[in-house]
Amino acid sequence: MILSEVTGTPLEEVDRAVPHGHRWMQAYMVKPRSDMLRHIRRVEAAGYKAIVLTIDEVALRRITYSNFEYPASFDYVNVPRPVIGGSVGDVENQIDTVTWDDVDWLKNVTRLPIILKGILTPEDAELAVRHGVDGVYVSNHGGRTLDGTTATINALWDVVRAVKGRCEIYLDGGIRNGRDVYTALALGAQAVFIGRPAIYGLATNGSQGVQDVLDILTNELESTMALTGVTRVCDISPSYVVKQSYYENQFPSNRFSAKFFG
Ligand SMILES: Cc1cc2nc3c(=O)[nH]c(=O)nc-3n(C[C@H](O)[C@H](O)[C@H](O)COP(=O)(O)O)c2cc1C
Repeated sequence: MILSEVTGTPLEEVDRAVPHGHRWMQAYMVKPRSDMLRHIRRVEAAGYKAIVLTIDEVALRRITYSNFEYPASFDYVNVPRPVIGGSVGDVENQIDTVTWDDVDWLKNVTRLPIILKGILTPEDAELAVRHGVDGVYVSNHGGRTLDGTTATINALWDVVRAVKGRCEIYLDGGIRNGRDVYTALALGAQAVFIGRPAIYGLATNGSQGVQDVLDILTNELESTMALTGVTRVCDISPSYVVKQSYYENQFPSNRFSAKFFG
C-alpha cells in the first residue's frame, strides 16, 4: 500500500494499524529541502519501506474539470510543511517543481528506495534509470491533473523497452478489472496499483468494501489466467496480448464491405 501524504491520519498511526503490511509513502517535493528532509526522516522512523515521489503534479497547475474538495474539517497531518489556511489549494500550493537535481538529492539523503510516480515516456524512464531510481511508476495521476494525457496502458510498453530490466516498473490508472491487471503484467509491469476502485469500495462498505474490491480483482485475474492457460503470474507474457491495431491490420474495414455489401 502507498500512503498519500495528503491523508488525514498520521502516517505513524497507519503504520501501527498494519505493522506487517508492505507500506510505501507517497511524497511531493517541497522546498526548502530542510522541510523535505525532516519529512523523510519521519517517514523512515515510521518504518515505511520506500518513498514514492510524485512528479506529475506541481503547485496548483491542474487542467481538469473535477470539483474535488476535501471536507472543511480535514487535517493535513502528513505534509512536510505546516499548512496555512486549510483548503486543498493551500496544500497543493506548497508542492514545488521537481527537477532531476531533486531526485539526486533525495537518493543521497535516504537509503529508502526511490520510486518516481508519473512517468509516461521512454525518455523520462531512461533519465530516471540514469539518476539511479529504484522504480519507475507509470501514472497519469488518474487523469486528474491534465486532460488528454495518454492512457497509462498505452505508455507502458515503450517505458518497459526503455528500462530494459534495470529497475522495477509499476502502473496505475484505469485498472478496473482483473483483465486490466493481466494486460499490464503482460506488457511488463511488476505490479499495478488502484486509486478510485479502492475509494469506491470504501465509500460503499468501509474496509470490507475495499477488501471486496481486492477480492474481485484477484478472482478476475485468476480467471483471466485460467482462460489463457497460465498458471503462474510470472508466466504472463507479452505474447498474450495484442494492440487494437493488430486486428485493424488483419481485417481492413473495406474488406468487410467488399465481401458483404459489395
Ligand atoms: C481522490 C484522489 C486523491 C489522490 N491523491 C493523490 C495524492 O495525494 N498523491 C498522488 O500521488 N496521487 C494521488 N491521486 C492519484 C492516485 O494516486 C492514482 O495515481 C490514480 O488514482 C490511479 O488511477 P485510478 O483512480 O484510475 O486507479 C489521487 C487520486 C484520487 C482519485
